[in-house]
Amino acid sequence: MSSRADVIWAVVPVKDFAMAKSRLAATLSSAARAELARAMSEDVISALQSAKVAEHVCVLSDSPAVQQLAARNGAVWLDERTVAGAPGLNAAIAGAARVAAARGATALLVVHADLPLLTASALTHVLDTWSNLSGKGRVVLARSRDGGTNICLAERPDAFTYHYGTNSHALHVDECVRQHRVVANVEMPATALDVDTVDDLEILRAAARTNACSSHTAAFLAKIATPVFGNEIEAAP
Ligand SMILES: Nc1nc2c(ncn2[C@@H]2O[C@H](COP(=O)(O)OP(=O)(O)OP(=O)(O)O)[C@@H](O)[C@H]2O)c(=O)[nH]1
Ligand SMILES: O=C(O)[C@H](O)COP(=O)(O)O
Repeated sequence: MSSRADVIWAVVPVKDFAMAKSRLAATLSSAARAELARAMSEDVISALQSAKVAEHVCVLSDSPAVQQLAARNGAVWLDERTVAGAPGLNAAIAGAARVAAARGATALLVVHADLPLLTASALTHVLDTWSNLSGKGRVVLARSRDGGTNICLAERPDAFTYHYGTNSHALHVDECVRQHRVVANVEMPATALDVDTVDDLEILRAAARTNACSSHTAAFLAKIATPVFGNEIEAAP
């Protein structure tokens, strides 16, 4: 568990559902991609709420549809257009870190919205790993299969420089070295799978067969596997 002095805010950045998961465009229709993005976002918010690791679970986006999802799921809405100083994920997260720190957060837990294997116990493990670090400016990272950063828990978040994009995990480790921060990594299937590509989707389908997939995303997978829904959520040609 984290210490009593820690005040952790969780932030889930969520791109507008209509724009999300573009790398799956050859496999899923735009309606299906939007529905997948929505289902995965809902699952991640739910895992964070069940884990009770954060003072606030925030959703960061510029999309009214995502704002509605946040409201329906009891998450705090952070309007990217207000908090971010520039376009893009890094500016949005930096803005959220500034807002959180200004309101008393000592650490920011950034969790991507496309992690359908994420569980409350995996999040607890992230927090435990972080609590067991000693030193100032602790950071815990969860690497994605393709070198991204699916989870980043950073102390003094407004002083950290975020490097989301290609190979961000390696860049975040470098940033920790540059800032003399102590860093640990967690490596678990529950934190490693973000769904970007057809290969990821296949891994997800296999996980769903063993009931390892979170509920909203599992329901989506069941739906696209059922012919009756073929006209509504069809594979892209
Ligand atoms: N708020 C916000 N979230 C973003 C932005 N870009 C990406 N994200 C979120 O960051 C996380 C990782 O994004 P990606 O893996 O690139 O997901 P994606 O953009 O839906 O996928 P692609 O379109 O295939 O690149 C997901 O939670 C996205 O919703 C952004 O500009 N603003
Ligand atoms: O750095 C990251 O984690 C990216 O924003 C997302 O990267 P990926 O979706 O390609 O893993």
